[in-house]
Amino acid sequence: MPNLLEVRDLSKRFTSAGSAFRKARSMHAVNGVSFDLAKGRVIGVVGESGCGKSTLARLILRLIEPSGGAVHFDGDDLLAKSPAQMRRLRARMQMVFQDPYSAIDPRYTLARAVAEPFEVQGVTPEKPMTDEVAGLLEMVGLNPGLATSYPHQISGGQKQRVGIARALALRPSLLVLDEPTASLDVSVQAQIIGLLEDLRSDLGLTYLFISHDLSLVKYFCDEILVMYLGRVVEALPDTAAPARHPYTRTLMESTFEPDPKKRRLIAPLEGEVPSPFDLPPGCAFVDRCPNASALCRSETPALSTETGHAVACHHPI
Ligand SMILES: Nc1ncnc2c1ncn2[C@@H]1O[C@H](COP(=O)(O)OP(=O)(O)OP(=O)(O)O)[C@@H](O)[C@H]1O
Repeated sequence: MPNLLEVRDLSKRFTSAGSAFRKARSMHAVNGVSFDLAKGRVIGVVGESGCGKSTLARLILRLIEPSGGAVHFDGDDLLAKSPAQMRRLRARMQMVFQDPYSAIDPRYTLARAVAEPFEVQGVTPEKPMTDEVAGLLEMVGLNPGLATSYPHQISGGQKQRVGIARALALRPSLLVLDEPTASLDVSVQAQIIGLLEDLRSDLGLTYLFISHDLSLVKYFCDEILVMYLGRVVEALPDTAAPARHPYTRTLMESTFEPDPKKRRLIAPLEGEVPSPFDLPPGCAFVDRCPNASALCRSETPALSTETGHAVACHHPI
């Protein structure tokens, strides 16, 4: 399959304002990230809180401007597009957020919430709007009779279904799913994951799936990118591939507990995560790594891609 998305050396630097007592500081939230996503595939991005997953998602949709790098979507160089061209392209690349409460205006009926993308983009749907809305609600497993309800009248899981219906309204080919089930109860999570699986096969969608839950990513995705402090430290070409980076291995070992309520989400790792404003030279994982050597403290390991299974480690497993 051809690539729908090609991301090259994508970076984002944030600078905190200085004060009389502290100098301005800057950090790389995303640092030199590259990957391809083929049409119809699902790539998972996993890592601890603050590793740059959401920033990566926002950069890809150009909701924020990168400090460097390139993003090609279906052959289009996104960074060369004007704001108007970008707005039109965004109809084909939509995002589903973790918090369905903030994604829907509480004053809107569900019909209006689902119809809003057509208004924003100035697109006239093929069918009359009420039929279009009913079709979208049905597509996400909701009774079209709910169209006149308000968000406070439905459950969290139903709200996330509405969020997905909105994202699908303009028939996108790429969905960026940013922790779409993290705020839901476990049983509802499973239903939403099932819905996303059905939609993927029915509509031929391509997903970028962001999560801190490696066992969920292993279940749902075809390939996995593991991020640590802004960088991809391992790119697993399939979910059965054994971890080669010590960080990925620890994540895998820490998520074997089948009951997600008992599962510690990520990593009983020893050692401190270094401040992203003050990264040590060499590998950022060095102080938490059982395999660290002097080389790891002096040279940042590059992401080697010799085998198609890329790992950024001087001493991979
Ligand atoms: N607008 C911003 N200004 C300054 N720093 C930011 C901004 N957005 C994110 N950051 C910083 O960038 C880093 C990466 O944040 P990001 O939200 O992308 O991580 P994440 O992996 O998605 O975390 P989480 O799972 O908690 O959402 C963090 O250190 C965060 O504090």
